[in-house]
Amino acid sequence: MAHTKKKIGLIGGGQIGGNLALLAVQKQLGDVVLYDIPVAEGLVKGKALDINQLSAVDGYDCRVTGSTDWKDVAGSDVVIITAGVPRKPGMSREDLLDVNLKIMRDVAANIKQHCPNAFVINVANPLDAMVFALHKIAGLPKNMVVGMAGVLDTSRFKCFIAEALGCSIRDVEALVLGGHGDDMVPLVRHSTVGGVPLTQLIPADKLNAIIERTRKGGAELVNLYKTGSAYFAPASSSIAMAESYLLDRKRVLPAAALLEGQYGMNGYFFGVPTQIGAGGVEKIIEVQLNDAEKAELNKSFESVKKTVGEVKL
Ligand SMILES: NC(=O)C1=CN([C@@H]2O[C@H](COP(=O)(O)OP(=O)(O)OC[C@H]3O[C@@H](n4cnc5c(N)ncnc54)[C@H](O)[C@@H]3O)[C@@H](O)[C@H]2O)C=CC1
Ligand SMILES: O=C([O-])CC(=O)C(=O)O
Repeated sequence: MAHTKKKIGLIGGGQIGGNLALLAVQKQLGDVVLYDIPVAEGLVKGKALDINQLSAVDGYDCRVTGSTDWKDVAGSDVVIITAGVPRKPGMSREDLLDVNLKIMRDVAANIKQHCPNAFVINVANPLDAMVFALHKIAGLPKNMVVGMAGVLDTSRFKCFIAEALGCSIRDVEALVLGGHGDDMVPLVRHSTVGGVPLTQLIPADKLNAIIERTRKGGAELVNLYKTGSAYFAPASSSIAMAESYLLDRKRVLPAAALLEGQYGMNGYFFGVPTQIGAGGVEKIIEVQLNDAEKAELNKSFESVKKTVGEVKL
């Protein structure tokens, strides 16, 4: 019988990679190949076996294969890259550039060779620069390469809003634009709770504290964990993007997409609202911004440009 299940290649079998494999199976998105370098063979084979045994308990028919051979990843419909070092307390994401770029060169070249038709989601940091490098090296069409950050940053923003109001998170609608750094732009004016403008519900000083906490959301986790960074919420956020592609949901999700004139920006991957469906990034949506919001977004863009300027391919 023909193999009709989707195939999901997870590059990096660490903290996020393992959680991605679990979520992909639990959501029955397809069969998973959890790939890592040879020193981590036991890790990916172990995680695969462990998750497959959980599948038996819960009756999931998707399978995980742990592998150190790119041939097993070949032909994946979706590839999610978490291959890369996480930061430790006191480090910025940009401090990871050199070490993670070295890893990305290897990963992107293998994607070019083995998965030229995949929808590829990069998670490794520094996010916006790494997805830029991925696109350049792998030579994939622009609609098939994207970076995950906006879903996570927006999810943090929503979480803090719901906590402040003591309301259901289901009714919080919010958006964070820009690069995945401390000057990302949580858009207060565009956020609502049950249709009510956020600015009407939370006083300005409290809102500013929420914005600040959102911007430093990654570092807050790094300081708690001490040996690495967040992994549960980043895994869920990446799976939301993969699912929208695989099931052609056409969800509107913020993601680092290649800008070609939108927001007056050109040639860089940057966090904006995208529509993700069977065509990959099918649309980039331009939010109407006032002068202050534009200035904040430009500041974030300058930071991304600076880091990308240090990318030597
Ligand atoms: N975009 C975002 O919002 C977020 C990004 N991150 C980033 O994601 C990355 C991964 O984080 P974790 O999973 O916590 O790290 P981790 O250290 O637990 O896992 C990384 C894995 O990558 C593997 N790896 C190294 N070189 C490789 C190669 N050439 N090919 C395949 N695999 C390779 C390592 O062996 C390791 O198992 C980090 O760079 C981190 O900064 C983390 C959280 C959120
Ligand atoms: O902060 C980090 O290093 C990991 C990350 O990108 C996040 O959790 O947002």
